[in-house]
Amino acid sequence: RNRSRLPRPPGPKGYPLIGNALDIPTSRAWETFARWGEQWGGIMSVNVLGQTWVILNDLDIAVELLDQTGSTFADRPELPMATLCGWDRALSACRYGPRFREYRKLIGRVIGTRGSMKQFHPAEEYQATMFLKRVLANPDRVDDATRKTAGAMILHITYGYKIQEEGEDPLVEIADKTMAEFSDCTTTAKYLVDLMPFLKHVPAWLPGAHFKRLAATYHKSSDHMATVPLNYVKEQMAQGTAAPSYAADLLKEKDISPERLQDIKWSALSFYGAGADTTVSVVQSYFLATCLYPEVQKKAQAEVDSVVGRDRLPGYEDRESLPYLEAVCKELYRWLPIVPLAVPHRAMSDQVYKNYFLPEGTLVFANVWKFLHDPDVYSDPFTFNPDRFMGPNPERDPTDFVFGFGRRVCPGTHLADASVWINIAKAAAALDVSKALDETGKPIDPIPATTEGVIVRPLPFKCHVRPRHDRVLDLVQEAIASFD
Ligand code: HEM
Repeated sequence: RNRSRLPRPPGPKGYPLIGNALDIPTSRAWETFARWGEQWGGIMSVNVLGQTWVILNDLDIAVELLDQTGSTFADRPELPMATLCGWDRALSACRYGPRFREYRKLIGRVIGTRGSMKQFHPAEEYQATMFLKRVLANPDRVDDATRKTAGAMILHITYGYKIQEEGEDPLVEIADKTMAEFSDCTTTAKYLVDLMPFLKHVPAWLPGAHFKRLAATYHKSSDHMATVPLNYVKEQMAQGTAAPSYAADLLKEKDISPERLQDIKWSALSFYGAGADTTVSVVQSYFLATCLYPEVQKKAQAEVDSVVGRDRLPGYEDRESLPYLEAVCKELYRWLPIVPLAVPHRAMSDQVYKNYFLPEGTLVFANVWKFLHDPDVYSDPFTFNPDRFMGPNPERDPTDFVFGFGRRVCPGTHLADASVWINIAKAAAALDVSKALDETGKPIDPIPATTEGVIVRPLPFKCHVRPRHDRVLDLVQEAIASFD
């Protein structure tokens, strides 16, 4: 009782009952939160319909509160509609507990280190080369090629599945539909049941219980999306033709219990939602950055030429010899952060931090966008400048925290790192990117801004892409042929 008399972290005054609900911005919340931070400090709070939201605008506090407190802040918010749709079985929405720990153990075992990712390098190399092929076949649709490649890469690594190039791939179709449903059922306050969780108990036939009927449909889709690719892996394994993959690796175990099978199935499904949408954003940011900062592209290309030459495309074996390219990747993570507020963590129990009371259920938002644009840490933070990570005194490495915090830190960090690097390396070697021209021949300046949401991507922009030299198309064809 004494603890609960302590104040909450400071923040703007709210209204009775609804608290600060009307103050929460519906767009670019991270910028508003950063401004609030200037007034209220590195740790502040607001009250949203009775729930405490803590906003962290100071990286050191985020590390102390989320990285160094074990499971205390490792829960996720309750999502009644998503739970009705079966999405609590996916890792990102899964509450902290035995199932969560099991998923993390399984994922950690297969893709938990840079070393363990090596078994997937051939798949990554193949998909990054296919990316070039897709871009070169349709240089006006870089966004389509990046999206297709990110999905293809995740399906390849998770299930050893190679998507079909012509027309719509049946698995990608299922995945895209299911992910759209996931986005729908996790949209904040779209469904009344999220504001009044007791509604989840009303029978589906009741007038007004449309959300229950919709949830039943979505539940079937999520089951389908989890089951279809896993069955594909099982069939491939039975025929002895399974490619290395996350699921195949785990299905090799003997005497798999039904519970373990569920864990494999749902941990695998978690890859698509969290993995396909994220890497695509970083790769799109590369095309945006190279349009706006041609000198960066030139420098990266000069480095690749000096190390790799023009008779082959770069591969992982070149990575250590390409420090500027490494800096470009770090700057991509920093410049347009793709998960600007990370994903909220929920306090498992009442806590006291720096003499502030944080009740059980508090949601903690780490303002990663602010950490990455802090002028005290990053000079001229809105400029794309990979050189900030070069030399004897580099600025802070964003990959230390863009993947989140504590027990919830992104389990796909090494997969993301491998995917982003190989795509950027091959793009730098093979493509010249420049601003698109309008009808009068004037270059169009793309705007370095992002969409809204938990995971964001650059706003659509046009760019001009062409092969860097006349051997590029042959190199791409030869590389693809070598995978067959
Ligand atoms: C550039 C790429 C990526 C970035 C920046 C990124 C970032 C993040 C962040 C910030 C979180 C939330 C961490 C937290 O709550 O503290 C997260 C969670 C997650 N990420 Fe990633 N991610 C990326 C790629 C991937 C990939 C390729 C996968 C595929 C396996 C993946 C799988 C996940 C999963 C399953 C979660 C939920 C973890 C949990 O709730 O315990 N991510 N990611």
